[in-house]
Amino acid sequence: MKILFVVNPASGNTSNNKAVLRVHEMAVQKGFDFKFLYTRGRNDDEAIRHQISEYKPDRVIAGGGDGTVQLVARNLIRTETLMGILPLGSANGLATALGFPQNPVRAVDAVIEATHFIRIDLLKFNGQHLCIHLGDIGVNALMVKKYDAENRKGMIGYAKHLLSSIKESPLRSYTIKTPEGTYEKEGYMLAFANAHKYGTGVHISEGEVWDGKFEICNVPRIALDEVIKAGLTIVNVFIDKNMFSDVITCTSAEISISGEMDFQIDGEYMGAVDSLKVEIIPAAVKLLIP
Ligand SMILES: Nc1ncnc2c1ncn2[C@@H]1O[C@H](COP(=O)(O)OP(=O)(O)OP(=O)(O)O)[C@@H](O)[C@H]1O
Repeated sequence: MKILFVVNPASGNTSNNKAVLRVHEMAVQKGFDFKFLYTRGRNDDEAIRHQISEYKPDRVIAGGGDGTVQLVARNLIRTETLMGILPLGSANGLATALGFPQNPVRAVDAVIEATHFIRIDLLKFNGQHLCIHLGDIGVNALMVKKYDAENRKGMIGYAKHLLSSIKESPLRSYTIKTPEGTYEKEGYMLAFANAHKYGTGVHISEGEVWDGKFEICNVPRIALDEVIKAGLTIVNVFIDKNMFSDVITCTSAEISISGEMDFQIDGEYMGAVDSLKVEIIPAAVKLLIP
C-alpha cells in the first residue's frame, strides 16, 4: 500500500511532529510505503495532482484543517483513490462532525488502519468554489473575516469577534429558489450545510454528508440578551437550539439577497455577495471511515 500524506505545516495551534513521527512508526510496523507533501499555500493543487499521477498512491490523507481537506478532496473528485483525514487544524469541522479521533497519534493509527469508506457529497458555490463541510453568509462569515485579518488561531479568537460581528450584521431578506419551491426568508445568517454540525460542536441540522442533499439553515434571530442573562459565555450564543430550526433540505438553490453579506466556505473568507448559487455534487469522494 502507498499513502500520500498532504500536510499543512501552518494549520492548527501546535506542531504536527507527533503525527509525523507516528506515521514513520506505523510504516515500520505495518510495512507500507509513504510520502509527505507539505503544502505551501500556493500551487498546492498542481503539486498534489503531480504526486497522484507520478506516485500513484492508494490513499491520500489530508493532514490539516478543513482547508486542507478541501484541497485534497477537490483533486480526488470522481476518482477511485481513497481519501483520509488527519485532523491537525484548529477547528476540523468535517472531522469533528464525523466523530473522527482528534488526538494526533490515535488519528494516524485510525486513518492507516481504516478499511471502510463512504462516498461523501461536496457542495459547489457559484459553479466554482467547492465546500466539504459548511459555507455561510452573515454573522459567522463576518467573524471569519475578522479572525483571518488578525491572523490568530484558536477558539479565543472566534469568541472575541463574535459580539462585534453580531452587532454589525444587519437583518437581510432572501429569496431562495430550489427545485422544490421558492421561499422568502429574513435573518442574520444563512448556513449551507453538507454535514450536520459546526466544528465547534453546534448542531444545525439532521443532514448527513452522504445523503445527496444539503441543508439551508436560516438564523432569523440571535438571542444575545438571553445568553447574557443566563450568565453564559459569548461562545454559547450558538448553543440556542432554536437558532437553526428554520431549515430547507435541497439539492440545489439560487439565493438573492436584499444587500451584500459576507461569505465564507470551510473557514475561508470569500468576500461579500448579494446572490449565490449552491448545488450538491453527490458521492464525489471516497472517504475512509476509522
Ligand atoms: N505552508 C503554508 N504556509 C502558510 N499558509 C498555508 C501553508 N499551506 C497552506 N496554507 C494555508 O492554510 C489554509 C488552510 O488551513 P487549514 O484549514 O488546513 O487549517 P486551519 O485553518 O488551522 O484549520 P481549521 O480550518 O480547522 O480552522 C489555506 O488558506 C492555505 O492557503
